[in-house]
Amino acid sequence: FAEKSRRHTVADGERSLIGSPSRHSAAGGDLLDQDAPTPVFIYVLAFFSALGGLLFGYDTGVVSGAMLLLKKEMNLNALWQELLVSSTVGAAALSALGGGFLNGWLGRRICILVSSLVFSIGGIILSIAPDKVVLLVGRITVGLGIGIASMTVPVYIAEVSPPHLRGQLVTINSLFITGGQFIASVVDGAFSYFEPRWYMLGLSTLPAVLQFFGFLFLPESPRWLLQKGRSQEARQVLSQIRGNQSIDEEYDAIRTNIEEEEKEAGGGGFIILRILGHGPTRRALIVGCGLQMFQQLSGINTVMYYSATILQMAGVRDDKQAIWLAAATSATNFVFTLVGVWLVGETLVILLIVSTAGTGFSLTLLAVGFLLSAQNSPPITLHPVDLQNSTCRQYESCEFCMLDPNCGFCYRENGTSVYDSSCVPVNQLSTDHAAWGRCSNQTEATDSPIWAYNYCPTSYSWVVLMGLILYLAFFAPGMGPMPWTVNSEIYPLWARSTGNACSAGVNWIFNVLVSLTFLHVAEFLTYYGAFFMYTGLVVLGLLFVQGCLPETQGLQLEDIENLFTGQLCSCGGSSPNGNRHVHYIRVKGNNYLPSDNDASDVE
Ligand SMILES: O[C@H]1[C@H](O)[C@@H](O)[C@H](O)[C@@H](O)[C@H]1O
Repeated sequence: FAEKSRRHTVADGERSLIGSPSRHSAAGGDLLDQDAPTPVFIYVLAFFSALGGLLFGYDTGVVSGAMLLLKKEMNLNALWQELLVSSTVGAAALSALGGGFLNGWLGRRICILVSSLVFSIGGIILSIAPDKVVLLVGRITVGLGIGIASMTVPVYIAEVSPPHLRGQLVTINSLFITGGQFIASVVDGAFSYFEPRWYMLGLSTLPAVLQFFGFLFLPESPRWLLQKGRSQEARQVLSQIRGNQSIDEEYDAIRTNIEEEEKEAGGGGFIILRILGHGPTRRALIVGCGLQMFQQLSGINTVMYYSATILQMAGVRDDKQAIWLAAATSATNFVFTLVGVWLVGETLVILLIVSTAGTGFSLTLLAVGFLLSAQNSPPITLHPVDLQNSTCRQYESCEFCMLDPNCGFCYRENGTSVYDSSCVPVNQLSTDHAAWGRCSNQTEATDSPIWAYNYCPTSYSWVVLMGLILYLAFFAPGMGPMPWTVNSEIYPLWARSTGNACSAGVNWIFNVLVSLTFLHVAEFLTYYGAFFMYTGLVVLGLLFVQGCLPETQGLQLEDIENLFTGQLCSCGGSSPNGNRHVHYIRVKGNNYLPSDNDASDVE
């Protein structure tokens, strides 16, 4: 029955809607003819919307490489570096939360226009910034743009896409995010040869302007228009984006659903309070926010941000070389997101489970690599007289020296063995040198000692490197894009803006929390402790996905809310044979789980 099921529309309000397992089995089959060619216009819409993802990726990605160069040029101390990095993410958290209201009030299209305008202004400020204060203003401005884009774009794409392409098209936004991060890392590499370097921060103006002008000509989401009672426009847009296909049934289904939803959830009042008071939507919100939280708790942005350090541990000493290798890291993230776009059409839940389990395994490997390095950390053999009486004198091995942000490890090496090693204070103006002594004035001469800040020489770097690559290969197709994709589709229309605002806000808040605390966590727990901790958090994430996430692939947006009518976190248990696809039939607003017996009644 499940395999043969087709969505069947009866009359005004009286419908049978049956979700089916994969894109091959025609969810929405009668509403839209899947065999008809998909109009190119949908791809144009997805492309211009996903430029928002590109800007999100570029602006969050460019800063780590830029900082390596800018800190020298503008004499930035640690506080300023932290401010310039996290102000963008902090501003994104605020504007994502506020974006929910704008999204519901002004519509998706206006919000995308606003975000591209804000991005353009931010980009111009960054390009002409004469000093660090103006740079900070620019970084906050682009952050405001990122927040709105991050919650609006997936919703817009989901609302204009035909059901069988929705997962893939929304995931393209995530592909653009990792693509933006990759372009940023290449730009970082290229700009390390040019001056002045802060232009690289302003380059994002180009796609922002392109998106702004593109969206002047692109339509509003038909679902939002219908919700606002602008039915004529909604009909027009729907026929524009569906090409030659008949839109009557899809139009009716959306309209009836909006009416039913409004009746069920009751109108008026603050939407967030209505969400919290309405069981299925509250459960969807918990699932959406949970996925976003676990995405960030898996430490993706520490891996991205500290990949240069990890690569240094693997033996790369040159700044420029580290920047280029960090580009290879973000290329891995990008390429494997492409795998996600390809696989999302199959089954989202299994993709997410395999991705989360693999991410956990890779984190364990990273932790073991760091543990082996720590256990074999080179001892400190020289204890030069320290006139400043710094904390660095007390350490007996490189491991503890490197975990103290005030100290670095100065050593010589012979093949793989380390000798003449000392732990000395770092130069507060540039972490590239020691404050005094042999490593304070580094020359490129072969016999000059080596200065290691934030890392230790180790022969287990290959374990760490393997962990890093495996981490990205597992994270990028599932845990990276899916929280965004799932959130774009699990809320009923009246709660969609607010639901996405909350979950995007949770993503950004945990992003700030994890990346700002990483070095402190490492100081208390050591690197391997920190990565074991992330492993533990990912295991919790795995239990959450396994227990709470229902399959949404191929369902009409209007049906997905039905998946949350049961108890939270019983979804996994409802399918003992491992088939997690829940098939609902809606008849006059009631939901039934069909069995073989009642299928014939409905058909
Ligand atoms: O989905 C994205 C993506 O995976 C990025 O690589 C990451 O930096 C973001 O924080 C995340 O939200």
